[in-house]
Amino acid sequence: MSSEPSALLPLDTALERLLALADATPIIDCEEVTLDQAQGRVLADALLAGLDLPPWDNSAMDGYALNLADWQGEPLPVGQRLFAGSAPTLLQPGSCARIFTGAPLPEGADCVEMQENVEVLADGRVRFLQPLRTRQNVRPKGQETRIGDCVLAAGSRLGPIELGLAASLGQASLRVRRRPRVAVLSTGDELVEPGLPLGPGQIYNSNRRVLCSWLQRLGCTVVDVGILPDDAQATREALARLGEVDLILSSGGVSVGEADFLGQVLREAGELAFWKLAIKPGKPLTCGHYRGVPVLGLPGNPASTLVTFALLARPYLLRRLGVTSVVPLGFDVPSGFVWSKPGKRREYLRARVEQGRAVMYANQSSGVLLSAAWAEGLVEVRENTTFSEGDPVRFIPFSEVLN
Ligand SMILES: Nc1nc2c(c(=O)[nH]1)N[C@H]1C(S)=C(S)[C@@H](COP(=O)(O)OP(=O)(O)OC[C@H]3O[C@@H](n4cnc5c(N)ncnc54)[C@H](O)[C@@H]3O)O[C@H]1N2
Ligand code: MOO
Repeated sequence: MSSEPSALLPLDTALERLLALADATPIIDCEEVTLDQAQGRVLADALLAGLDLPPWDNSAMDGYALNLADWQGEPLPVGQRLFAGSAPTLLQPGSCARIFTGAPLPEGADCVEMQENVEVLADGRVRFLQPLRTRQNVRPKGQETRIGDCVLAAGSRLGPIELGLAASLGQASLRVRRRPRVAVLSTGDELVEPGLPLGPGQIYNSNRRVLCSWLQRLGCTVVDVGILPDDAQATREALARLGEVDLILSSGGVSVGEADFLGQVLREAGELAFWKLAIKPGKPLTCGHYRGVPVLGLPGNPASTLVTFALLARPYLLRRLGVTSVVPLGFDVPSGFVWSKPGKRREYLRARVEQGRAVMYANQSSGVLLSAAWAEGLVEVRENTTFSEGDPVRFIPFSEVLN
């Protein structure tokens, strides 16, 4: 496979291909879960409002409800007191109702005045001090939803807001896509798990932690395979033990190294394509299947693992669950640095925003995970571009992808 710059695959093309693969292998099984179990899950069917919200006209203020149409400007006696949760009775002609925020408007009332704008006379009658408008301070029935409205599309990711909305409609449980089962493999004989002593030439396995934690946040069930030894037979056996998984996600061993036992074993029982992406970090990526199970192989450098997971593996997984909008949002901020050397690969700099300007971590080596811990997101530097300080650059906050 050529590694000529012209052969580099643009990120957008790689993403399109991955999303097409995801669309072809959706995870469609569903389960019903209570709202407290639904955090981070993907809604299986559109949620239709079973209620008008609010179910009745109600007051937006603590104050007094009256019938403006019949009122001549005179002080009004208070006929009833209505709290949120009260059941109102008909507003008697020539009276007003004491009403509190959220209480249903009594039939016959068409206006609420806030208590700050009235004077309560010694005999208990209420004098209205300001001009009034029909329907002022009234929250109309159905202003938020009408019965049958689609409030959440199928494929919505369920976060606090979506779950709150479902609760406001009286929904105790929701049908969601089942959790994807993702096998996480780390490759490389140099890797050691934290807690164990390091031998010569060894480093601690950080990608496993990054990927397992991230996948859990994404609502996946992680099948943590740990470190695969650099040995074909042991790798074969580890893969054969996997059981039912929806994705095999590995890190490391995807470049041109010679110790690519995982690749060898995957190829024996499947297919594997090597992609060279026009992004930095994260150039090498493998994509294929093992006995029909999709495989994504991320590059092993920690910042490369992070960037390829954020921009490719995460959208791919979400799309398999039916999420339509999978590309992280970014926004433009003035750059706090100069970019004078146009690159052939789109760069994702670990950066943060300080005093309204994007600043990057000084060491952008793909081996430095600390760059990402220091950063609050990624500055996207497009291919073949340069910019000066103050020019707008695209900033993708980590909060957009770390969920
Ligand atoms: N001759 C070439 N060499 C390399 C190329 C190339 O095009 N030609 N590409 C470079 C780029 S870019 C990247 S990215 C890496 C990708 O390498 P691999 O995915 O094969 O990863 P490894 O060689 O296994 O590891 C790279 C680096 O990352 C460390 N690593 C791996 N796994 C972990 C882990 N789980 N936790 C922490 N650190 C890990 C590993 O020790 C290496 O330092 O290849 C370049 N080389
Ligand atoms: O893609 Mo590599 O990730 O540039 O180090």
